[in-house]
Amino acid sequence: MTDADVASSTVPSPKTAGVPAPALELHHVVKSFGSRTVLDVEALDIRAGEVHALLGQNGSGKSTLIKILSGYHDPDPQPGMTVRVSGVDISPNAGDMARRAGLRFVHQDLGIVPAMSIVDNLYLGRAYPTRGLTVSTRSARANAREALAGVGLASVDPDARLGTLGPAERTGVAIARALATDSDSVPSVLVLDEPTATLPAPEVDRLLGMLRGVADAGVAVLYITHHLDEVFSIAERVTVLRDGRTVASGPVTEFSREEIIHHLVGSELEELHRPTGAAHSDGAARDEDPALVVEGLTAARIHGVSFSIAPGEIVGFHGVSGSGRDSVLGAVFGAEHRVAGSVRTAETELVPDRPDLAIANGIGFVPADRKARGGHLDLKVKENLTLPGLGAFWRRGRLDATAELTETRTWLRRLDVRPPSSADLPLSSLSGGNQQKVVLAKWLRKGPRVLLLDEPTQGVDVGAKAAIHRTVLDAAANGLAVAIASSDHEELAALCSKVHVFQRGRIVDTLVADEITEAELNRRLNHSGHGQSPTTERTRP
Ligand SMILES: Nc1ncnc2c1ncn2[C@@H]1O[C@H](COP(=O)(O)OP(=O)(O)OP(=O)(O)O)[C@@H](O)[C@H]1O
Repeated sequence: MTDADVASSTVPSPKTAGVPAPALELHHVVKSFGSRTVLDVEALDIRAGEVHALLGQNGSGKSTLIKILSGYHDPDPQPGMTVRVSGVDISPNAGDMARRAGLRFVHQDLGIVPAMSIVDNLYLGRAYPTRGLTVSTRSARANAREALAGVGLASVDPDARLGTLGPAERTGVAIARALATDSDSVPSVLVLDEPTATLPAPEVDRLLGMLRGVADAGVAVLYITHHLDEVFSIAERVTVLRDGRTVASGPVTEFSREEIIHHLVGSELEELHRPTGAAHSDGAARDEDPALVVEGLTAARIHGVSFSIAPGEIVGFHGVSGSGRDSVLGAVFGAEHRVAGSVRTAETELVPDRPDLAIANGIGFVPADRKARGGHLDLKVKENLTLPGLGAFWRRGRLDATAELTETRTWLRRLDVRPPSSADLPLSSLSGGNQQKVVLAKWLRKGPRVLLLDEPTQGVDVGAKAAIHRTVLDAAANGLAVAIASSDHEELAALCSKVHVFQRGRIVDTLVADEITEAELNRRLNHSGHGQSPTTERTRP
């Protein structure tokens, strides 16, 4: 097939061309790592103009499928293996053929460069517009503004450094870039790998609205998510992967929520329905000196914030992206520069900007940006878990490898990390959700007195999320003071006895006990004065 064949097959007017071929068609796509087959999709088709949700537990093969489509992984050679875009067979591993055919991606790792400007990020890998022989920065900026407006970021300055944006806004930039039309191709299939992982409800609604518009214009949208409410709100069809195979596929209207959960987790359904615990009761909070006292904390996006957490208390932080909710824990820990204010544990006043001293004083921090700051991807899973407290395994000058492995396996089981025998694998070989569980286990194992969790269950599947919630509740019942910044209202409502509401870098309100409901948390965001459109109440699985 020539380049011209590919280019001519990419003009997307699938809704106007009679009965169109599926925009994306897969047959017999298989992928193994070593002797382990992690993906074996017999058939899957994504139609033009539909949003097709792809669901599956952590490690079920969703990202592997996407990585094959984008040419990152080669599929196993297989008789009958087909990847067809708009009726044209492509070799997924043949250079940029997939892109020219109209396949576009927004990966979990957004592939953006925080140190560069937003406009430069939007033009990463593409030529800048020119006027005569010179680059037209004016046109580039105008295009960037238009692209940003298309994802609801009209107020963002294209010349700002991308690193100054919060996670949600960065995702918006990645989506805007994916939707860019090139001279030789226009998007016909947009693949999104968990784009809403850290977005609060109003931003999720905005994003879903935008994706609806993209699909209505004739583009096929393949949408990976762990959030069932998003599936029912936007998708026409759904496919569920389990252990790399399709276990259910069809119109969303043919499934109830319970049926989808059953396809996802099968025999673990009972476990899921266990109540997540003692939220709102404040029962575990101890009548002791606070484990953490923060006074007048000022940092980037944080102005004069004060709060305290008692041993056994779980305190939530709520707000839109950029409100301070997503910066406060990094500033407490010392990962972000502290401009003013104090942070004290029960014993010590912490020196600003010294995460090492925060750790030495019993504070743990699970950042939202786990790839950049959470774990060591090149190290083994067991090393990630045990390195912070390796001393426990030294016996008479030698490392007791058996004890290290036994403890590692205990934690992998406790947090439902898959595969459970992954202790000696590099962290990078685990799926995104499973990496998150390892990072969390690392800190829980270390036994901190204060644990700061920024989006602790982002990218984590329904079953594992319940396991993480139970583990956090158990740790709090044993005296751990926990701070959770989360865009997931169901999570805050399930875990917290107190929730601080952030707006423009300040705590503007605090909800306690029975005031903490998903409906009330949604209501607070809608009234936070950021001009967001009203949102529907949403429940995350
Ligand atoms: N480079 C690799 N080497 C070895 N195994 C890998 C590699 N990449 C992925 N795997 C394994 O393939 C399986 C599928 O992983 P994948 O990332 O596709 O899951 P996923 O469904 O996207 O999970 P999540 O919801 O956590 O993102 C997992 O068991 C994972 O450990």
